[in-house]
Amino acid sequence: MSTTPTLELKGVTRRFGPQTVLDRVDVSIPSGSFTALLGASGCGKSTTLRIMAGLDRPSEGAVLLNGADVADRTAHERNVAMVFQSYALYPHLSVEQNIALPLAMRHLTTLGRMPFVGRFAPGSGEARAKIRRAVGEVAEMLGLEQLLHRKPAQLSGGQKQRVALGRALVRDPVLFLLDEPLSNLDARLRVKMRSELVALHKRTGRPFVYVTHDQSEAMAMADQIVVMIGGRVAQAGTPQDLYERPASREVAGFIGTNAINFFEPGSAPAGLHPAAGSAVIALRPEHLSPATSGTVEARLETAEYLGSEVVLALRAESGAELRAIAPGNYAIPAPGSAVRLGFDPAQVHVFDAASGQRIGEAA
Ligand SMILES: Nc1ncnc2c1ncn2[C@@H]1O[C@H](COP(=O)(O)OP(=O)(O)OP(=O)(O)O)[C@@H](O)[C@H]1O
Repeated sequence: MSTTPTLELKGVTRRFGPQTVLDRVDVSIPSGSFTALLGASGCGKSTTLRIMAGLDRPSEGAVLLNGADVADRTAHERNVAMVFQSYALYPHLSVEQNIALPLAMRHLTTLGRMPFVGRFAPGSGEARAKIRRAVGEVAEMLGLEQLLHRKPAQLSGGQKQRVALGRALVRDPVLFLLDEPLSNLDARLRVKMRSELVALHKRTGRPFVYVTHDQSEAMAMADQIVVMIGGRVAQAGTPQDLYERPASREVAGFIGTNAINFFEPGSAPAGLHPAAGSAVIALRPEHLSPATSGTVEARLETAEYLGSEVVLALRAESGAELRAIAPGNYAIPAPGSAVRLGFDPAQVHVFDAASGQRIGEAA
């Protein structure tokens, strides 16, 4: 396998007037990887993606595609495909024509692209057959064979998104860039499309860069997550790296389904960590649970029974609020009861109170 990453951003800064939207962003997209660009609204994800695509240019810094500087190459010349949340399908064209469009633009003359006259245009017969074959392959890959003659208005959201993907796939691009492609779909379909996209990524073997503000989507799909905060890369790593060793307090707060417990200096329950007097301590609710021999004591305030687990909201003697998770069969005591909680010291995170950066290893 080649060691040259498919795409690299090196020290990319983008300013719009006085506003610095990207600040010295370094991102490396390994060949064959599935990278999620994850961050809150306005952190610069779409701008990063547009710069990767060649739809926007950095104010400073370099964009390398397979090792070559592509600053002056257009999106078309880079042969990268971009898929947007809005699908961007042509309503008057059929599914087949929508998917075929990038190839038709590339291979046919203007005359050859015209629906009726095109049949008689010189030299277009072979090109047409080639396009039809390529569209057929893509349609099969995406399960669209039965829908090729429909217009976009006759499709569901998930089907439209598949057509938009088909149009990207048919070009056989070197890189796929996807900007929140599932955000217009309902929750169930989104989860289904997640696994379809992962399967598609495996089949193509091409790198995917996927923009999302949904950490669970990034965790479920990506092998590399780049967390962006305020126009900077806060951390890049595997989902496991980010979950187990968040580089900063902000990343710790962003990653994980259950909001992590933070304890400001001096407010952590007794016994949690020796540095708790001067540092910020963090512990995920799923790493804190009722145990008869537990060393943390707190009073139960509320309990949410969710079937497979019970989410407990408690208050420690220090005054700190904390959340813990008990198994679904936990016998929930009355509110106000004292509860002993156990934790694994290896799961405790320590952050510098001033900078928010991670300090050392977990105790
Ligand atoms: N063409 C532009 N001119 C001026 N400011 C812009 C332009 N494009 C983006 N911005 C600003 O840059 C910042 C980052 O925008 P960007 O769209 O990259 O963020 P994002 O993380 O993708 O957000 P969202 O998730 O809401 O799409 C925002 O503050 C936005 O207002």
